[in-house]
Amino acid sequence: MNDMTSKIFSGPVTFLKSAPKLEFLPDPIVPEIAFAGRSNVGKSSLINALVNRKDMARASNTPGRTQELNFFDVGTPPLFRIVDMPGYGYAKAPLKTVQQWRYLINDYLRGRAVLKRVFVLIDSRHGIKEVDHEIMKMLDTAAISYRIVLTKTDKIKASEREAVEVDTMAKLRKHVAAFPDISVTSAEKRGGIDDLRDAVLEAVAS
Ligand SMILES: Nc1nc2c(ncn2[C@@H]2O[C@H](COP(=O)(O)OP(=O)(O)OP(=O)(O)O)[C@@H](O)[C@H]2O)c(=O)[nH]1
Ligand SMILES: [Mg+2]
Repeated sequence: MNDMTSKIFSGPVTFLKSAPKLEFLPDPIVPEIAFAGRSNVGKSSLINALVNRKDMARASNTPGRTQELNFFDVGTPPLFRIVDMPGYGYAKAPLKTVQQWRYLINDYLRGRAVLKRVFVLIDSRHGIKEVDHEIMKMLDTAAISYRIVLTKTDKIKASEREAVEVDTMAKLRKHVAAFPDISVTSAEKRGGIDDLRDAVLEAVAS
């Protein structure tokens, strides 16, 4: 990580707004980087680690914590925005709610001209599941660039981590819009956060 990167991420980061529906999206005036993934995968926690704030994005043990699109401005005036998304594929929420989240997520992802890249988070204990595969296919079809990020690597052994890295790399080669590299992270232990910051800035500049 260079000086520029640390300067940007240790500078001002402010919550802009929550959008429960598409009509509440902020004006598309700066690049956006979205964090997507299954419910409870660690999206909000990783955003907090990224910007080095404890409770910037609301994280919780209860799956389905993030229910809206939350926008965070990085820099004043903002250089770019980070978007914390509701989780997809949370089976315990009412079906209607899950469908509403899915529409919101898909409509945002497909229709946002300023969206530079989606960071698709995958729990390193589980690897890519069917529901992840579905969203990856959707992103491929819509030609939206995305990067796979393994989360919670503090919860597995180094050997398991290597195995899931190899497996994930093999799977993403079949996806046209997937960035040909993955990020390996632990929000808890701050593992891979510096590299993730570089990856975010690389996406912003792309
Ligand atoms: N051990 C460990 N736990 C983590 C890590 N990241 C997140 N968690 C925990 O996983 C749970 C879910 O984290 P969140 O950040 O709320 O997950 P989310 O993807 O935003 O969840 P939703 O908003 O419900 O979709 C919380 O209890 C976190 O403390 C990590 O790197 N390591
Ligand atoms: Mg969340």
